[in-house]
Amino acid sequence: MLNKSIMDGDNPDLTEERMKGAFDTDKMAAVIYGSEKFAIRRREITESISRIPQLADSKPFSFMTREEKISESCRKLSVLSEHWNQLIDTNNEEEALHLYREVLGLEGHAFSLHETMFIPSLVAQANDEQQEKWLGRAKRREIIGCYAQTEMGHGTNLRALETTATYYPSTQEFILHTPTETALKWWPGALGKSSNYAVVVADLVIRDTHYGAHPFMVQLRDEKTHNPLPGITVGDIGPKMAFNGADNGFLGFNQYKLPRDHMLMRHSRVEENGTYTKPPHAKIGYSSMVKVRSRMAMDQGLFMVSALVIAVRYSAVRRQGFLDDKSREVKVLDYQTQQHRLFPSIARAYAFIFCGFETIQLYDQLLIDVKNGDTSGMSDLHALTSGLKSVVTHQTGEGIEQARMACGGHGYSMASYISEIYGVAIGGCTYEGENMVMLLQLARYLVKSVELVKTGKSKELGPMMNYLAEPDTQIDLTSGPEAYVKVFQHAARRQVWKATDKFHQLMESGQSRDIAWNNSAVELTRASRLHTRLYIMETFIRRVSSISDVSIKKVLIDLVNVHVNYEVLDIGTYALEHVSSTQLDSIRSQLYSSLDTLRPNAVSLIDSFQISDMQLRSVLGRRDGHVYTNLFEWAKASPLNQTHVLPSVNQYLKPMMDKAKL
Ligand SMILES: CCCCCCCCCCCCCCCCCCCCCCC/C=C/C(=O)SCCNC(=O)CCNC(=O)[C@H](O)C(C)(C)COP(=O)(O)OP(=O)(O)OC[C@H]1O[C@@H](n2cnc3c(N)ncnc32)[C@H](O)[C@@H]1OP(=O)(O)O
Ligand SMILES: Cc1cc2nc3c(=O)[nH]c(=O)nc-3n(C[C@H](O)[C@H](O)[C@H](O)COP(=O)(O)OP(=O)(O)OC[C@H]3O[C@@H](n4cnc5c(N)ncnc54)[C@H](O)[C@@H]3O)c2cc1C
Repeated sequence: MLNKSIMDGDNPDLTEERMKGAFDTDKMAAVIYGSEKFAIRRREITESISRIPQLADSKPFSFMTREEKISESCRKLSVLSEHWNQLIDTNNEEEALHLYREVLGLEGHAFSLHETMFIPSLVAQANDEQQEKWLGRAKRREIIGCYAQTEMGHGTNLRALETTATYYPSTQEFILHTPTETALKWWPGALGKSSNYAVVVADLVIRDTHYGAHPFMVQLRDEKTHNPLPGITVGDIGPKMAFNGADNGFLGFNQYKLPRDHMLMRHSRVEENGTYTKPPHAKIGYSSMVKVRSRMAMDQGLFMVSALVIAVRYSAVRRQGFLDDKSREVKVLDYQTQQHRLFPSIARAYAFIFCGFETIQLYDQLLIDVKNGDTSGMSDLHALTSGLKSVVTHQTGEGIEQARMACGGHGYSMASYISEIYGVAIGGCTYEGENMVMLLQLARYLVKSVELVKTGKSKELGPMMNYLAEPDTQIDLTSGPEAYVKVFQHAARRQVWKATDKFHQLMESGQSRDIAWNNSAVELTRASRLHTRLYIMETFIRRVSSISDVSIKKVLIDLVNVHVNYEVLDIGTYALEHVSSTQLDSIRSQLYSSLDTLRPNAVSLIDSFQISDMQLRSVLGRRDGHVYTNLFEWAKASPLNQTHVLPSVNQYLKPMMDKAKL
């Protein structure tokens, strides 16, 4: 039995699929999660959680109001606080994230920003004394923090943030102030009701000189009463498209006094007399954003996987229509269109997760380098993660939406939970930098790279940029996945050069740099996408090549084949400049046959992520596959079904109908 999750009593259609799997799902989990040790730890943590009944949902999440969701997550956090040390190694970030995902799901909670940005900001931006003062308290959860940067009027353009932190040497204090309505902090997660501290990003002003965005540690609420401190206006911004378990908030300051040592001073300093020391790199204060962006390929990959777990399991259980055998309807997973809808997304999810491992490690290394005074890797990682967050969030949104439609009508029901996954994941297109804006950040780097090549300085090209200097070559598509990488290299190189040339020509024609940039922007974003998709493909192939287990490698090669064929067809208009239409036809045939090859392993490939029912929160996607029974039970639990006649019927509908009868 290769798929360890086969259980007596599961839907036989799913069991049949699990029996077909040609590899061990535990071994695949070890590849997905980076090591056998961590894959085992994940299972142990999930198992331990199931032994603490208070950590179970008190009722189906889809039937909760926003207030109930917030209260439920706080209740679970308080239960968790009694069990941290027995459940996880609290110094292990990945174990902690797994625990959070399992118990609290994806709709946000009071600690969402505490772990993801507040603590990382203290780690990267606070000096040793400040860390001594706050980091331990934050890690022990004596205080709850968030990251308050975005304002009502500005999120993207950080240089235009209006909140000021003005330093007065006479009192050795900053005065934090919100000068206009548009300067209100707006959006920060867990700010509205939960956090009592925040890392606030404000424009540093000393003697009328504006030094731009800097981070400050700010107490917002009284630690005893949790009431806002005088001079602070704080609250919740209201319901959102999703993520409603989180209290994204607003925040205003009225001449709020802050001691000098509350500016985070690892990299830039303000002395008692007001002397300012600038940081070793102008953008070092942006590190918390780079941290989250470097995680987004992994996190978005997991969002997409959740939707795919639901859609693939459901598709193996749902029977509708006939193929050859007219005596029994087929599993909808046997339709080519269904496979084409789902399998390329499975491939992307694996690819994103492999990229995510790489970028998380790159960030961790950068953090060490910067602490040792070496900021040289910052631009490379900023460019890489800017492109990656944009491409993965967009493609994840597409993949989840396809997964929803693949579940037909039941996909539209909250019983599938896919709409919630979509709503949360799609927020990633906006947060941590709006996608177009971040693609244009990568484009700056790409344009500079072409300029290096043009001026004979190819040796100075950053990592992964050498292909920009290489000539086009003949592509032999029979030579395996590497040939597809070549197609992407050709297409990306051509587009990057084309966009750069356009930008240069517009400037030569007399347009200012900014106007020429804006008039080239669509082409530039296309260049960034192609470059990023090339990186994703290369990373995927590299990772799969490094695997030694034969059965795991075989199925992952099948997945790579789906990926490379699908991706090249997806960029057909660019690819056509390098491959003939006859070659594209052959790629199409190969894609269809690779879908067919992958079919028997589809359920095992998504089971391998070992996402528990508790985390999935989907009635449709449960591991047992008893879709119809589960769906009916769930509908019966609807608050509307707890009484035969609703008060609104007696109050409005009945009198209306009675009147009509007269
Ligand atoms: C018990 C258990 C305990 C255990 C604890 C462990 C717990 C686990 C911890 C987990 C940790 C992490 C987990 C993460 C998981 C994620 C889950 C998701 C959670 C969801 C929550 C959502 C949160 C959302 C938060 C936010 O959105 S915060 C706000 C984000 N805002 C933005 O991103 C704003 C975007 N704008 C910008 O970044 C900038 O304005 C800009 C880059 C667009 C432009 O900046 P600027 O104008 O200053 O610069 P220029 O364009 O002029 O460029 C000048 C040059 O500078 C370079 N540049 C810019 N930025 C950077 C950078 N960051 N680094 C390096 N270089 C940079 C440009 O490239 C230019 O260079 P050039 O001149 O050479 O071209
Ligand atoms: C779920 C969620 C959670 C969030 N959590 C936090 C948080 O914890 N802390 C925090 O501080 N913030 C948070 N934010 C805010 C978020 O970071 C910003 O909304 C985001 O950075 C986008 O900025 P914006 O809203 O100003 O968009 P805008 O910049 O106003 O974008 C609007 C449009 O203008 C375009 N545009 C803007 N500038 C340019 C340009 N230079 N070139 C081309 N096009 C441009 C964009 O592409 C977009 O199409 C969160 C947001 C969401 C949705």
